[in-house]
Amino acid sequence: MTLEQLKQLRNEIDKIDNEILQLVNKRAALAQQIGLIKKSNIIYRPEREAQILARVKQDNPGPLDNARIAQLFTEIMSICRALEKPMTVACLGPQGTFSEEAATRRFGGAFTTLPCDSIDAVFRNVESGNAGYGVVPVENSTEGAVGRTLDLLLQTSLTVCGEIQLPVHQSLMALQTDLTKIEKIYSHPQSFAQCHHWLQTKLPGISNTAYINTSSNADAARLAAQDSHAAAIAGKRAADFYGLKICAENIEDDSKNTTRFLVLGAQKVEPSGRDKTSLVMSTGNYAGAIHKLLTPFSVHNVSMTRLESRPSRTHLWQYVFFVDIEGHQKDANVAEALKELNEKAAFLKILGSYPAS
Ligand SMILES: O=C(O)C(=O)C[C@]1(C(=O)O)C=C[C@@H](O)C=C1
Repeated sequence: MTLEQLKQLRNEIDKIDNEILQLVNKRAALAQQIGLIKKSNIIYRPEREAQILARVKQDNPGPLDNARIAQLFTEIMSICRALEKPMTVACLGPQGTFSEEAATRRFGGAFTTLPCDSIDAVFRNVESGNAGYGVVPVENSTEGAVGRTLDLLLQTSLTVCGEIQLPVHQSLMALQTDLTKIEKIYSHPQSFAQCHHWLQTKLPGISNTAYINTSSNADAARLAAQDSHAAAIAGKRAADFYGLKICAENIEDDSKNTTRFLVLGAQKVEPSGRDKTSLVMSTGNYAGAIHKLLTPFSVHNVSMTRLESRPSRTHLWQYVFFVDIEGHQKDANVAEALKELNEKAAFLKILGSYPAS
């Protein structure tokens, strides 16, 4: 390529950048007007954002792939949303947690994080209005359900307004990279469990008592940054935040390790066209009880994507069942199934309908 060609191509990019600049601002001004029309305080409309992302992915001519296009438009909507009204999202802190990464994936970069030291605190901060939304882990592909989140969902007045699936890659990080110098490892119990095999084979010399549980893996990184004989298992983001070096990456036992997060809020989300509904229910202790609860779904052709039992915490050996189904509670077949379920279940709480991720 000649210098002349390079100059010409850059001139074209400059022209396009100017057009993008005008168009992005034009879009932002329109969003600002929408913000003024919205009577309620609720600016974030998950169903509308999901529809926009689905449309741009469908119309995407390339060469940018759909994941990149979704990332770009998530960011554009994020800044437009922030112009309408700034947003605060509560999630497990300190900075650098997978929860924060999940929040960024959904909301883009234009929001303020409210870092919380527990899942309970995330719920409390959204319930009290300190944060507009919260992001909590609900299940992991290796380790299963996050029990505390399920227990709190049972009690909360909040609704589920979204789900985020985040591939979770764990790294071992420390102030230095010599594994023989490591005497203790900090991490969240779920992260230890996800890396069990790697730890047993690569660091067999570390005694059980040298595995120290922390409330989040970012907190593990923070602690490891204070001790040259300590390491942490956490996401790479945490290493950047706390100035740690990566000793080994992708140490999770399953390379497809994924955590599903829920977005909590105080609003009912309208149908997007591709939704899920989460609910929790209970039944009496008699033969065929669960079968009876599940029949309305098959009768009305509603697919169930998840069924999880959890101790009821009110009576010994009694359980509640967390169910995710395909469709929105306003969809005719889902509405019919839920109506019948309501007549059959001893207890039924709809946690929310939201766009499927
Ligand atoms: O359509 C709206 O309701 C808007 O406020 C605009 C917009 C957008 O940028 O497209 C921004 C925030 C909402 O969550 C949804 C979409």
